[in-house]
Amino acid sequence: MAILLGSIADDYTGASDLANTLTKNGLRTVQTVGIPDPSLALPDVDAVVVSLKIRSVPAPDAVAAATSAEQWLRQRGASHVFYKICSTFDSTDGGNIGPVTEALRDAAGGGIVLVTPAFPETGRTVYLGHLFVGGQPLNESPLKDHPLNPMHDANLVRVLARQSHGAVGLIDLNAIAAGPGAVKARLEALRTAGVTAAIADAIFERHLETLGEIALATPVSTGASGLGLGLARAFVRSGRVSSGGSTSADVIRPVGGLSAIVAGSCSKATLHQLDVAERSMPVLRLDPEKLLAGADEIAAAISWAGDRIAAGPVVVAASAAPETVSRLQSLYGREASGHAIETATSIISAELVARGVRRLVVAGGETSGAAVDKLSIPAFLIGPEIAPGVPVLRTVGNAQGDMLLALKSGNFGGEDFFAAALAMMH
Ligand SMILES: Nc1ncnc2c1ncn2[C@@H]1O[C@H](COP(=O)(O)OP(=O)(O)O)[C@@H](O)[C@H]1O
Ligand SMILES: O=C(O)[C@@H](O)C(=O)COP(=O)(O)O
Repeated sequence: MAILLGSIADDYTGASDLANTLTKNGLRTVQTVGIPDPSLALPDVDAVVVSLKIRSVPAPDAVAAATSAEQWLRQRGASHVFYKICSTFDSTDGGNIGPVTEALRDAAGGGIVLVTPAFPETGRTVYLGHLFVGGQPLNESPLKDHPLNPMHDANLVRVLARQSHGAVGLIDLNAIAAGPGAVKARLEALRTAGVTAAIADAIFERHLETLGEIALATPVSTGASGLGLGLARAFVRSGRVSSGGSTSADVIRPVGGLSAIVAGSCSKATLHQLDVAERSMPVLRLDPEKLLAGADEIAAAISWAGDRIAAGPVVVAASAAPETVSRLQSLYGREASGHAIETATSIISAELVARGVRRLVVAGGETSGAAVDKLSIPAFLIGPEIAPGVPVLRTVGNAQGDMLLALKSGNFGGEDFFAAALAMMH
């Protein structure tokens, strides 16, 4: 299997978001969970998205995992390696976007890396290096309250510089609107001045097409699904992409079994989606304090679900509003609370699968990573889109048999996302 585009995603929902974008824009794509075991039979594809859970781990660990994935992708023919980060630039000042981008750059022999989290389809735009989420600057958006990486600065040149050794520059909208020649010239001028990463403005998809074309002529780029769209379209225009492969209909062939939803995202969007789901299905709100105090909250949740699940889908949620999250974190610490709750939701997911769930929706990036790891799912094929950034996934090589999953980024999906997802999974 020789691939064209190699991608490394810093979390699993982000990986499925990118895989969805690449598929929609003409690349046959598979999403692997980590570097796949050599014995795993993967389909013939143009792009592989390696899902890693490295958004919130120490930088040296993130760099080690990403560089191993890069080597694996290059050995399989990838001429460009794309580091998929969150469209809201989720990271801390000690975080990993800078270190991983620099490590991938070094592995590719230096140069300058184009970076943009713009994803206009979901309202993420970048202007003069400032990230907007819908109509709000990043630091005024709900991301200011993220449980693991609250975002307090919308100026991405500054944010990335704080995480980087090298200098960070800006390719502004004037250059991008002037077309590929102007972007190339600006990138070259920054490179000559010693800049090693450049945040690129982008508001409309046509800007990402321009950026994709320029990025493709370099070995590495960093961004969200918007730049993925640009890269995919540039590959298709280059005439190097084959056609055919599995169709959406193949991917969502019915798997039967029971269905469930597990949520650990505390985003405003997920909290509202849970309120809406409560009108049509049983929802169990876990008590995170009991979970952390080591009480039998997990066993109680499994028993609650076991009593109801034969009659229809159930929802188990740890998700809570920012005030409740802050209170828990002040008692147990930010990382310890997040990790303990991820462990709990992953155990609950696995127990539900052991009881016959074959259609599973997980809300939250870290939450999804923990659940998919616990289930030991090796890879996914990409099915139709439920909402922008969230496709139906079909497992590949799964020990429990074929399952359909949806891994929802906390911020994505309309208010009826959960019912809409289950309606596409049979
Ligand atoms: N009630 C809660 N209090 C504190 N942290 C929580 C609570 N519920 C979930 N979490 C943690 O918050 C984090 C949410 O991150 P994630 O799953 O990536 O969601 P998102 O996609 O919204 O970023 C996870 O680490 C999860 O375990
Ligand atoms: O780019 C995005 O916004 C998503 O693909 C993504 O990475 C979301 O992360 P989570 O909100 O942590 O799921």
